Amino acid sequence: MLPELKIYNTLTKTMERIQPVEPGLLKMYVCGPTVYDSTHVGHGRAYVMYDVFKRYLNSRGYHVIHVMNITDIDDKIINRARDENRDWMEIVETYTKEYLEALNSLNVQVDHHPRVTQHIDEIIEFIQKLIERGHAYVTPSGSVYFDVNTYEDYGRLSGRLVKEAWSQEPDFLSEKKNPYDFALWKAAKPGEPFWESPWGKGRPGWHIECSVMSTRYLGERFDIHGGGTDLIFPHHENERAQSESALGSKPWVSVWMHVGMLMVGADKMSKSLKNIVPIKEVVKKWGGRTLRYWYLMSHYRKPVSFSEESLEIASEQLKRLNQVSSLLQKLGKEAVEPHKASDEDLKILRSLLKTHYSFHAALSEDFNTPEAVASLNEFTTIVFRDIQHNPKYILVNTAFRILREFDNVFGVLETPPEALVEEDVDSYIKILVDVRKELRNRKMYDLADMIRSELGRLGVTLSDKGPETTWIRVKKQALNK
Ligand SMILES: Nc1ncnc2c1ncn2[C@@H]1O[C@H](COP(=O)(O)OP(=O)(O)OP(=O)(O)O)[C@@H](O)[C@H]1O
Ligand SMILES: [Zn+2]
Repeated sequence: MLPELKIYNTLTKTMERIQPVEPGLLKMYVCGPTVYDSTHVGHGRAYVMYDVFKRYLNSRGYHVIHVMNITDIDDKIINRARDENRDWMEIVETYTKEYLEALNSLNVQVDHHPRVTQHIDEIIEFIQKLIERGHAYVTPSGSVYFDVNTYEDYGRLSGRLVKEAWSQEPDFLSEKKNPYDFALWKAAKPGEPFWESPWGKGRPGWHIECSVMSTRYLGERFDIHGGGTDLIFPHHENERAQSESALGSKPWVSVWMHVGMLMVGADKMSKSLKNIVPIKEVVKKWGGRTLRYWYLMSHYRKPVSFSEESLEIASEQLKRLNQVSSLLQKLGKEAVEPHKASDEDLKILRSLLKTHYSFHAALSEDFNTPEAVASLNEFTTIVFRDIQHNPKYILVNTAFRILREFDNVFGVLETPPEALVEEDVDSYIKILVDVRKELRNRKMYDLADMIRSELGRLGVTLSDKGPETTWIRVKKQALNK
């Protein structure tokens, strides 16, 4: 049996079991980029972490819908356009393209990328609902603000429980009821891009877009909301206040999951601080898969610093992993089918299965990728040290299957191992069943149980009657998950 899946929830500050709102389906929304400058390795950390987390959820049998927004209208974009004397749409186009290329080079796949400018009508509707429910007010200039005093749980997500800690954008203080109220709709100043609204010409504030687009694509309650820790306050605090107030769904989100910052000295890497390393530069030198692997070497919640030395280590480890993959492909063609597994074979089999289990144990407990990477390194050592010179069918095939499962989650190999063909699967199952029988005869029950779990993952159900075992395979599609 695989360990129970748990993840740290920023809201409750505890580890929580994943319990989807709709059984079997997990809905995840992650805050994406404001596209006014190059995508940097700090952003990449957040993108890769959620991608790998999604793949892990997939490997545990969940379907996942992964939505990440693109902020294509914002003060930062307007200011950049003004500074460079360019059209704001051109800025958006340039950096959206770069962002999508960065995702591609990092092997990150997102199901849907909604853009703010394509959801203005829904945003206006959402704001209207907030006004009707008494949570927002319109000012004479034509802006709309959220009235923070109307949401009693404000501050709990970020742990900022006193009003003095609720600083928002400093602009337009004079027209707000309270300094901590935040803009839902901003009246356009001369020369700024605008959309028509019931309150006059203007554009959405930053926070409202995520409430609207996540709800539109994932429903009024969903499972995971992510982004970097830099977004906990005010962005996520505000999103939560708006959504729970407008929708009345409490909790709006089950788990708030945040990725720690990639730092440069004491500062976060950030476009605004101008200390960025663009992903495209790192990819050019090291390759996207190496950068992806590098991210996985640190725990997603901890801050991390970027260094060429640590990339060198990532590159070396990944090289070995790619070598293991090619070696197993080659050994798969030559592996010898034993009539009986020797004690030595069983020892190797046990250590292989242990790496498989520890990989899952690590990822199940708050998505601990560095420990999972350690299991992967142990796996690599076993293949080179023990299987390379003893390519027994059961060992090669078990290793092959495990590596395939590892990479379905990590997505780092240049050439992922191919699936086993059906005839191979059947003979592999027969051998596992025979070996398990032999182990039970010898009263080696723990290894026999490990094999039972492996067989379970292949869709095989065993039934032991005395010394005899019969089996049926029920779910062929589970094979290479
Ligand atoms: N240094 C970083 N480390 C980890 N994640 C980050 C970092 N900077 C931003 N992110 C995350 O990347 C995603 C996109 O960030 P976004 O484009 O909003 O950053 P920004 O605040 O506009 O720009 P910047 O912070 O670079 O000035 C968000 O989920 C954000 O939390
Ligand atoms: Zn957001």
